[in-house]
Amino acid sequence: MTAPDGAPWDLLVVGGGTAGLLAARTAARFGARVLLVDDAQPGGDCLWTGCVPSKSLLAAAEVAATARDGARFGVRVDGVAVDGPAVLRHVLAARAAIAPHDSAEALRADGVQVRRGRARFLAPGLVAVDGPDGVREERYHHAVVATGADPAVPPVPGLRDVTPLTTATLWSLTDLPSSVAVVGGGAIGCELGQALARLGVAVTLVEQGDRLLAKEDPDASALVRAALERDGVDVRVGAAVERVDADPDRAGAGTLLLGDGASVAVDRVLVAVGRRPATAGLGLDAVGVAVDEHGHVVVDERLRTTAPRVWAAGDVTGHPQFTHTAGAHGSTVAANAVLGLRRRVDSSGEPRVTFTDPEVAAVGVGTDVAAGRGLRVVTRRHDSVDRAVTQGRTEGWTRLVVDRRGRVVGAGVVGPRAGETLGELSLAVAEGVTLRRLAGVTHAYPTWNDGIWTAASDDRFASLGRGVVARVLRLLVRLRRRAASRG
Ligand SMILES: Cc1cc2nc3c(=O)[nH]c(=O)nc-3n(C[C@H](O)[C@H](O)[C@H](O)COP(=O)(O)OP(=O)(O)OC[C@H]3O[C@@H](n4cnc5c(N)ncnc54)[C@H](O)[C@@H]3O)c2cc1C
Ligand SMILES: NC(=O)c1ccc[n+]([C@@H]2O[C@H](COP(=O)([O-])OP(=O)(O)OC[C@H]3O[C@@H](n4cnc5c(N)ncnc54)[C@H](O)[C@@H]3O)[C@@H](O)[C@H]2O)c1
Repeated sequence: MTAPDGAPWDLLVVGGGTAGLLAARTAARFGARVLLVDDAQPGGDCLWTGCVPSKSLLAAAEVAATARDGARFGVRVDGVAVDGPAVLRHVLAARAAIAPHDSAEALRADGVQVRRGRARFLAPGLVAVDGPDGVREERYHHAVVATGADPAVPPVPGLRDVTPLTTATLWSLTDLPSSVAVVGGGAIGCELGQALARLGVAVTLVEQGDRLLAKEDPDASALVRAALERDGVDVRVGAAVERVDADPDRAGAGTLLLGDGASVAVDRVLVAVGRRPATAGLGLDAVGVAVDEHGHVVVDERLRTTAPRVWAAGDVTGHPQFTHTAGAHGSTVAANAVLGLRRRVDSSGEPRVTFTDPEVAAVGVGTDVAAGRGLRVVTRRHDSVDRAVTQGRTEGWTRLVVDRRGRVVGAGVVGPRAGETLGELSLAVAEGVTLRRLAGVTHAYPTWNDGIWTAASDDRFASLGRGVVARVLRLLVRLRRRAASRG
């Protein structure tokens, strides 16, 4: 396949995940001739193995947990039964409902040509695509490497003998296992560990570090750990898996031997210890695209690789592995490659949400690293946020990181719907909105976002009782009193 007049493609995109889809669609919208190559159905990790199935599973788990928790509100639900195959069908149905938007047909309607196959760079300007119809060569003016990342499997002796599940294979199960050891207490381990436990699976979560969600505020880690334990997850932090002994009679089952001498026997092992950039067999050497010591494609702030006219976007770069980051990369790369713009990406302080219950949401400067940087942290505990009280969910908090000029430069929220609350805070951080301005905006009552307003307005209120402001206010009051008493 070549561009209609036999010329090279303006943009050849390798990988049809979020980064590739956004790059291809944006470039086509600009009027470029675009070919997207993917070795599977377009949609990538987010649609097929990541966000969509995991959030669908979490939704089912939340329903089960809410039903069990009803008695606290005077609503008793007897005999909550989880139908594992039906839960997994719900997950697949959600995926199927979203898939058409990312399909080859939808892409063609948007002006993007699509080829199924594995792409390999042969020389500058030339890619081989190994697809169902054999190997075909494609020429390009600009190319984007958007091949994403794959689950890492640690080299633990015996682990491969139990054919561990990863997020690439979990969704092919037709029923829920009765017990699972989740290895890794990051975003995936915590989200899926909690979901499976709420759905009745006996979950042991093994994290080698000293806390869950190591990238988040330690106070958030503690709340998530407590929540997982309430849901029945057996959390083992500071515990490395030394060896796995496969059960000879049950495929997939085995016993994990931990560094502290403990052993855990389970039906299945789910590995969630991070994701490795997918660059094997891409032929990056042939065009001079360098990768770093972790295998990430090296990019500059404009997403240029070390090779002329080759760009990279999304999880394959060393940037945070989020769908919204991949999407932002995709549109940036399209503008830079096709239009010659000089747009930059900055992933520091990218908004992020871990969809455990409670959710953990953060943006900008970390609430745990602000101290000592001339910043201060304003905290509103949710036991004094009315919405949290009415919902019986007062364990969380809202924190705002404020610089010397009163601007909000970071924020964190832990609680139900924290991800939704983050929208306002992301805008505040991006636009340098001050605490005073936030306090001056009327927030509907009683919403979770009211936590932001009460944090900001309490802080403003406290400042009224200090220093020059306090003296001026007292003077004004005295003057008004005098004026009033004179009639
Ligand atoms: C369980 C889980 C839950 C997640 N939840 C969230 C969440 O809630 N929010 C969030 O923001 N992020 C979440 N993520 C992360 C998110 O899914 C990724 O950051 C995002 O999908 C990355 O997009 P990408 O386009 O860079 O790569 P991918 O989506 O991985 O796309 C890469 C594509 O390239 C194709 N490909 C690879 N090599 C070749 C080749 N040689 N030739 C042709 N095609 C190739 C692949 O088949 C794939 O389609 C989650 C991830 C997981 C695993
Ligand atoms: N809600 C979201 O946005 C969301 C959800 C899921 C995944 N993701 C993305 O996917 C990426 C990958 O997620 P992840 O959870 O696999 O990785 P992660 O890097 O977030 O966490 C991996 C955890 O595994 C631990 N670990 C590593 N090796 C181990 C071992 N041998 N034994 C025990 N523990 C071990 C690490 O200490 C770490 O805490 C995330 O970084 C995130 O960007 C995002």
